[in-house]
Amino acid sequence: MKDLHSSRPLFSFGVITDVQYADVPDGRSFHGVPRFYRGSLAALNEAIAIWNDQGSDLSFVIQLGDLIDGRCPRDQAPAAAREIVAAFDRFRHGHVYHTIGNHCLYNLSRGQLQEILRIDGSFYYDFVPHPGFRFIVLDSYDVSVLGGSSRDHSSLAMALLDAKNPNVDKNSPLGMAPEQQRFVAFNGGIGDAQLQWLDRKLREAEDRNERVIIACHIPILRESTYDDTLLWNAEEVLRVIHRYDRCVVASLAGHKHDGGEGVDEKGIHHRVLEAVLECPPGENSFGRVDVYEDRLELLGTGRMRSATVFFR
Ligand SMILES: Nc1ccn([C@@H]2O[C@H](COP(=O)(O)OP(=O)(O)OC[C@H](O)CO)[C@@H](O)[C@H]2O)c(=O)n1
Repeated sequence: MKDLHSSRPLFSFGVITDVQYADVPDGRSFHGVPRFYRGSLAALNEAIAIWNDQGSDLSFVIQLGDLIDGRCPRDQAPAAAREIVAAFDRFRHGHVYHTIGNHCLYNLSRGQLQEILRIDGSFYYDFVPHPGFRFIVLDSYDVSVLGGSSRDHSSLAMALLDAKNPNVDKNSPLGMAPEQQRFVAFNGGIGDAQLQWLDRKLREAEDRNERVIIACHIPILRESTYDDTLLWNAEEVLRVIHRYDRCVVASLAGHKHDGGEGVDEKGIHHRVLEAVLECPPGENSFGRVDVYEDRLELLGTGRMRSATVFFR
């Protein structure tokens, strides 16, 4: 039995997902789950204040996507996104890393998001927060009908949805076989250039003996999520990751609001984090991850479940 309290963390970071802020009255998801569009900003502010109180050993925050909700009127979307970024800017101890989600793209273009989120270049990128640890942030709407990363990718996504989803409403997985249900308009996929980049980054990480954590809005392991909230080319992405299974330790995702988890055949832990949006007033969902030599410890607040992942 390993001693969980044997050492101090090497570094720590904050996690939060699916804030989906909009200055509109409360509503419900397609499945009838209550959503608190205004309350999510208050919840984010509370998370930032608590992270700030935890001191400078919390060195950055990563949000897993869907900063604003598609119900935010289009003409108000830039201001709503700026309000959320201003809230994140109040985090005092380091950088805030953003992951792109479907709701980010309903009323904002990629260009607007780059400007507002201060993302210089691509929505997939990597960073090294501590020697020996690398984060790889993926763009799971690279190939999507919501605003793919190029015209070709948007056309490819439309063709894919037409071929795979027989429903008139392409958001609907109704009547589709379980393994096909991921082919709905609110999901997307990773394009070839991004896959090649991922392979290069993982090879580099392996050569440097780094441990890698992957961040992606849409879950990449089927067992960690519902059939209709899975990355279109999840298996293809896993094949790349599995070539480097000695260095990849975990993936973090959002999108499936009630959270989930699973361990793949190589022992990599895939965690889906619980959404802020569906927390009623007074509740919250955010976490702090302490990274040790031998493990990650997620200390969840509110709806976010805590977990410990030992490195293999
Ligand atoms: N079965 C469904 C599910 C959703 N829709 C419509 O699709 C749009 C996006 O759905 P939404 O639930 O807002 O997307 P999230 O990213 O918040 O969550 C993803 C998963 O749904 C979580 O479980 C919206 O217009 C829905 O009405 C649909 O038509 N059919």
